[in-house]
Amino acid sequence: MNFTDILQACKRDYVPFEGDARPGRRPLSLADFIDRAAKDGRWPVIAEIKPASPTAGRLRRIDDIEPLARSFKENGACGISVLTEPRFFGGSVESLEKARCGLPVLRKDFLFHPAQIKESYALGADSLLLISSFFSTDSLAGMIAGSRSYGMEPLVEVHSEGDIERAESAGASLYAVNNRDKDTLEVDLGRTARLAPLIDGTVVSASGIETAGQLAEALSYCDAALIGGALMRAPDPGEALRSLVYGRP
Ligand SMILES: O=P(O)(O)OC[C@@H](O)[C@@H](O)c1c[nH]c2ccccc12
Repeated sequence: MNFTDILQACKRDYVPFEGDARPGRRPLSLADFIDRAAKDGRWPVIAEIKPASPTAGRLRRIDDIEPLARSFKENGACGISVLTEPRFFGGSVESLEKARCGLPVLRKDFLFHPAQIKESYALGADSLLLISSFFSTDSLAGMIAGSRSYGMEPLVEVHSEGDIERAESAGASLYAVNNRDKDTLEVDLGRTARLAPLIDGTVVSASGIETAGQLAEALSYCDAALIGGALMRAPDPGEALRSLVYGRP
């Protein structure tokens, strides 16, 4: 099981969205909330709601998204990432709306189709993940422009120097360096140290960050960190977030 397998499964299961985009909502800017956190002395952390993952299996039984999102807000998160992929991550698209609590909500999924941009907006997302290696430069540029036409700045995920080049040519401005290898699913936090300095834009380090020390290390190269598993496994996710956001190792 790797990113290619998951993408294939998502393509197989894809059902075109037929709902209404309900224009009028102005998405919140993740980059602005990252800046704001840094300015008032919080470590900028995007807290992720992820019931399961292919590597960990079931992480947490989440009966109610709303109080979890609220506790992430109260405990200093600068954004909420919500897994919407159902089969491998136990997510649901309905979770996006439930996670809205005044922080930008990022749709985390294996998106590939231009129609999924309007769908993400309609479902309440403020931003959406685009995995650079899934696209050609032209199709990525189209996905980025499409997202911006709804006021959403996409988070473009990179795993390699080639991904960075493609993302830059496509006009990305908000990046995630994923520390998890998309073929082996193994985590290497050294990837952030290698790739983040090559990127011109706002950079988020994603995956495998568990401790205050690892967070501080990631933030010495990046503007923000995205943390899922460590929060989902904690007895009290809000408390675990708080000690990362306000703790200084
Ligand atoms: O749970 P972790 O190791 O803190 O990782 C969070 C996040 O980086 C991870 O969920 C993720 C990063 N990129 C993705 C793409 C699709 C699904 C999930 C992801």
